[in-house]
Amino acid sequence: MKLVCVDCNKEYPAESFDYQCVCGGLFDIVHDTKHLDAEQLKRVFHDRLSERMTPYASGVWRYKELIFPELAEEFITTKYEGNTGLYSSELLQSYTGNRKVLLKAQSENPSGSFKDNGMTVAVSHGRSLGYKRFTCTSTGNTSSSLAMYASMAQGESYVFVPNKNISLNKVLQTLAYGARVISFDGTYDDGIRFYEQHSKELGLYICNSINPFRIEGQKSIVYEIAQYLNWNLPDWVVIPGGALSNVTALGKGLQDLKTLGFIEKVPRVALVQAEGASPFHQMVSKGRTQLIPEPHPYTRASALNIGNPPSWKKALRTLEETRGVTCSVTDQEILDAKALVDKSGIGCEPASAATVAGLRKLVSQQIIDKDETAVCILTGNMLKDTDALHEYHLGETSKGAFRNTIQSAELSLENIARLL
Ligand SMILES: N[C@@H](CCOP(=O)(O)O)C(=O)O
Repeated sequence: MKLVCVDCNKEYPAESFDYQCVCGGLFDIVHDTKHLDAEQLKRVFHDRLSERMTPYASGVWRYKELIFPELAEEFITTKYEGNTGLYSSELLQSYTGNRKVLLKAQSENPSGSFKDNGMTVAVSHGRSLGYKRFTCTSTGNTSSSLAMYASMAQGESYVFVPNKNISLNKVLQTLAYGARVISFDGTYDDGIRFYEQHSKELGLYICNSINPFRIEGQKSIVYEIAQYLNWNLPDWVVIPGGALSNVTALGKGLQDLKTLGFIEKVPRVALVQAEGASPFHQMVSKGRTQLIPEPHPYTRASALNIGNPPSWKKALRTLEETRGVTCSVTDQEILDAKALVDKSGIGCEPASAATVAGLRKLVSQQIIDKDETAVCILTGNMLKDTDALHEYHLGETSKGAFRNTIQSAELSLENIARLL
C-alpha cells in the first residue's frame, strides 16, 4: 500500500501518513493487487456473509483485502456497519420513469448515514497509529459517525459544526455520543481550510474525507451493491454530491471491481447537486477544468451545504472513467422526491433524495433512457432532519406536492367510520 498525490503523482510509503502532499494535493491509497484472484475473493466474500459478531460480519471489513489488508484485526473498531438494504419501489419507478430503480439505503447504517462505511476505517487506522483524539468539521453526519466510533474506540472526538443551516438532530446525536462540539461562524468549507492550516499543531487525527482511509471504506458501498446483484451492476449509479467523497469512493470502487475482474461492465455515474450548492455541476456543465468555489452555498438539504468540495479533482476522475453526467435540482424537487422515498417505506434525509429527483430529471431530459436500470444511493436516515419533515407535512407555507397532514377527530364510531 502506498500514498499517491492526485495532483503531482508523487509517491509516499503508507507509513509516512499525511492528509496532503507537499504540493497541497490530496492522496489516493494505492494497493498492491497483483496477487489477488477475483474468483477466490468472491468465494471469501460470499462465505463471510454468514459471519456474526466478528469484524468480517461488517459490510465494510468483509472486503478487507480490497480496503486495508495490512491492518491488524486488534485495531478494527466496527459496529457491523454496511449490510444495508437494496430495495425496489414501484412508486419510485413510476416517479422517475425508469424500468427498474433500486435504492441502496445507507441510511440503515448504525449512526444513520453512509459516513459509517468510511469512518470505521479512518478511526481504526488512527488507532493503529496510536491516536486517541479524533476530529472533523461537519454538517452533522460525519460528526455523528465520528463521535460514535471514537466512543466505541474509547477515544475522544472534537468536532466543528457551522452555527447555522445544519440539522439540530445531527448535532444532538453528535453530543449524545459524547463528542466535544464546537460551533463556529462559517461553513464546512471554512472548517476544512482551518484544518489544512492547523492539523499538525493540534495533534488530532482528522476524519474528514480529505483522509484517504475514509474513501477506502466508502468503496464498500458499491462492492456491496455488486455482491448483492451477483456482480452485475445496473446501467447507472445515481449519487448526491456535497463534499464529493461519496462519488470519489464510488469511482475508485468501480475501478477496483473492473480491474480485478469482478465485473465486466462499469455503470455510468450520475452526480446530483442541489441548485444552491452546485459548484461541481457548474464546472462540468460549463466545460471548465477548474472549480470555482461557491462562497455562500445554501440548500435546505443541509448535508449538501458545501461550496468548495475538497475532493473535486477525484470526483472529476470518476466522471471521466464512467462517462458520467451531472445535474442540479431545486430544493422543492428534492423535498418532493424525499416525500415519496419516505412514503415508499424506505425513508431518507433531504440530501439523499436529490438522487431520485435527479434521476427523474435526467430521464425527462432523455440523458438516461427509461429502459435503463439505475441504483440511487440514499445517504442518510429520515430522522436525521425532523424539522424537514415538520416543515413539509405540517408547515403552513409548505408547497409539498405529497403532503400528508394530521387529521383531528372526536373519538366516536360515527366520526371515525366516516374518516376511514
Ligand atoms: N455532509 C458532510 C460533509 C462532510 O464531508 P466529509 O466528506 O469531509 O466527511 C457531513 O456530514 O459533515
